[in-house]
Amino acid sequence: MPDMSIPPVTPQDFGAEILRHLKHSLGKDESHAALYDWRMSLSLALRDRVVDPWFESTRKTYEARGKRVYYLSMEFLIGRLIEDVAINLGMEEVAQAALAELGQDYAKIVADEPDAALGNGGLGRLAACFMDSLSTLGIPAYGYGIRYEHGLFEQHFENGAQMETAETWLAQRHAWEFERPEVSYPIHFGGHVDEAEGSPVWHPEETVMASAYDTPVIGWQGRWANTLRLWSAKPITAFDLASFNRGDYMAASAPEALARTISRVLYPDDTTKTGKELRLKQEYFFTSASIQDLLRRFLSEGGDLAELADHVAIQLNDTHPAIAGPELVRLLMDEHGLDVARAISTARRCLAYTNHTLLPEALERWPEELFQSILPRHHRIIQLIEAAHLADSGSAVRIIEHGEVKMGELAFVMAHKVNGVSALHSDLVKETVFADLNRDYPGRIINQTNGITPRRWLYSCNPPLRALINETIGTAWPDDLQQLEGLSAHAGDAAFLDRFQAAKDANKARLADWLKARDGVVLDPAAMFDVQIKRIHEYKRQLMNLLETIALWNEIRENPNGDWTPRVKIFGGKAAPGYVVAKEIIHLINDTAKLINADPATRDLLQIVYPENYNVSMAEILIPAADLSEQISTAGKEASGTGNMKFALNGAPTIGTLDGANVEIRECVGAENFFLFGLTAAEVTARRAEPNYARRAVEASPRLARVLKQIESGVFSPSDKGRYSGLIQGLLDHDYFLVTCDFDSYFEAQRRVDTVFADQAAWTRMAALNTARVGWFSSDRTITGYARDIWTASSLIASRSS
Ligand SMILES: CCc1ccc([C@H](C)CC(=O)N[C@@H]2O[C@H](CO)[C@@H](O)[C@H](O)[C@H]2O)cc1
Repeated sequence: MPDMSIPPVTPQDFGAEILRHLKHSLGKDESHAALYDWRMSLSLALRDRVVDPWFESTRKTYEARGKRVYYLSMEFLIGRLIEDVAINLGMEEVAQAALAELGQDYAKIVADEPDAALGNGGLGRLAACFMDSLSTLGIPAYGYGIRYEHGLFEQHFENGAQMETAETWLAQRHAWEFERPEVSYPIHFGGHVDEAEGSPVWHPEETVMASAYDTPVIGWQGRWANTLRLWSAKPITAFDLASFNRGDYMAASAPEALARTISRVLYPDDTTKTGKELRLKQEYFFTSASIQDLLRRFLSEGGDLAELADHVAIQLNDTHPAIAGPELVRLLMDEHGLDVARAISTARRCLAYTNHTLLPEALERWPEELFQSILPRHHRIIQLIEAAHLADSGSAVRIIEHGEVKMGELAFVMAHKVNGVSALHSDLVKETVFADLNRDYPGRIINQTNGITPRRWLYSCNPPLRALINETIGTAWPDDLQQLEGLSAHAGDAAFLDRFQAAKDANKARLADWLKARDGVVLDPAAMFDVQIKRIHEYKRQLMNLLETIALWNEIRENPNGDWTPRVKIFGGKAAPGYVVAKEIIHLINDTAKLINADPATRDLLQIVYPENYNVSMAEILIPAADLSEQISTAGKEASGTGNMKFALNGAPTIGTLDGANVEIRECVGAENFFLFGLTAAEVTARRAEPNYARRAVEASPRLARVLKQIESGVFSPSDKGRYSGLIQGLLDHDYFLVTCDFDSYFEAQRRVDTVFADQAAWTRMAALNTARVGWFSSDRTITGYARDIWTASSLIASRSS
């Protein structure tokens, strides 16, 4: 085991610490303790062991007077924390043993923790993985975000249709945070700007307080801990006593209710800008609090604003915090007296922006009127920024245009570096959304291919594979993931492959038990677990996966004695509540599952499973159990993907297109260990230009035509025959994501999968080579890239030669 800066503790001693919290923090004795009490006591006992390295890291950072990284994100999709903290402290076994001695089941307690679901999908989870890597690498950093009272909605199905209910992670105490009432800042909205006396004065109409809650983020081996600071909205005046005394109770609590609205709930859209005023207020709320906080810290350490960029690196996680540019310029000008040019250049040297999507509907553009009414001073400052940009660069690209404030252009102009999240995506960013700005600011756009933390996404979620890897190549791989390459040498060794397959089978059995217990669903662990888990979106093409499934069903029924590979199609994912087509796709998957799973002729060969409420914790059970990873987006649409990395790391080969990071995964694992299909991004553009490409594709594929007919005619919705006619017509009229054009290629690729899967040794070898060759996709490598190419920040963990 690695050398721990954390003093080792015996299970007995740690058990005593848990009991101390049960008694003194929960006020319970063992005989009356509920699962919640044990979970709280365990969490607090683990948290106690994070505080010293946390203080130590803060002290070292202060003394080093070096650079801090500030990661601004509207989303942090954290999931559960007990396992994560126990593993990073090297205390998983100790905790398990301590609880066992107290007659408690560690796994049961871990499963009782609600997910911190403060994010929608890829962008939010990436932020959480990055926080783990920043701490593991010992890079001084703060994550800044919003402490939503309600995270991403709970999904449940009623007759196969998605229903949403409010998520309630804070219904119980959140053990990992420290409230910081003393750290709070006024956040202003609306009103007007008085330009009379030379320097403009903003007279806001509304003000709320942003109050901090800190969660320590401990890294691998407990060597370093950074802070995740989440802001909660509080009223200036909590309670309007006068209204209360007048008996107007609503008015009395209005200030509280109004203020809290700002941090009340996460917007559940992950690709479509809402344009809602509250969303803009949320974005400004947390960004302003964060900028005020980092400036106060810098100045309190005696910093000179001229050197701000030598001590502060601010990373914008997409355009959601893009107001950070104008806000920093506002404070540097209006509160610290810098002239506009120096304020802009100082700010730009601090700021960098990551783009996570090319989808036009996801690029934030605020109606200028709305923007000006909420942020009148910032509107003025953006005009100044635009003027300087046009003058200095000779560019013709406007930030404010056609009555809209374009947040992508604003973030680009105010950043010294802009990056995409995979090699293909970064090229497409240069060639499409920012082609003009790329010409005007050559070299500003770079690539930083995404990554995932191997602590959560292998070490923690896959104990059987972890054990095999430890025995095969030693235990240093969790923070040096490219050591996994050492496994390749064993990929021809039958004994190793048997153990590798045994690990996979153990995870498949665990999933089968979990699904049986939770949903009463019985899985055949010998079947291929074919998994597509991600947000529901047309570009991710869950529909194409389902069409292939129905085509397979048809083929099996026509040839029941064929040597079919038994398959379980597992879907997981939420649709944004307002995304009608995505919700129709969910309904169709569930309707199809109902019919096919009940078909006596095929049910031993084909099953469709769609567990409700996919989230981070469910991914940690599904991914280790997967045989096949579905990464089938229309080429050019998935900026990177990160699920693709998690599956490959856990020994699940990919069936996929040349899209996002699939391209780099295929390069790493070898084309022979990847099931490629479909049009390339360039071919997609070309095909889209052809007339009736969808109808012609269907005419050319009787297999597809039949499936579409079945759906359209109500085979899967006998009680509502026309339920999907609109969906199918839409596909024939404007199949924007080329489901029809890639269908045959996808179907053939799936048959290639069948063939290889039937040869167990060949399949397991392919699976093992995937695990061995994706070490590069560690978020430690990604963060090292950001630190080298964007932040020029360095680790403060002396021993590490990062
Ligand atoms: C304004 C509404 C909104 C909210 C979130 C977003 C995100 C950018 C969507 C997102 O999560 N993008 C995903 O980011 C991942 C991390 O980089 C990538 O791996 C995924 O490919 C990308 O879809 C766009 C628009």
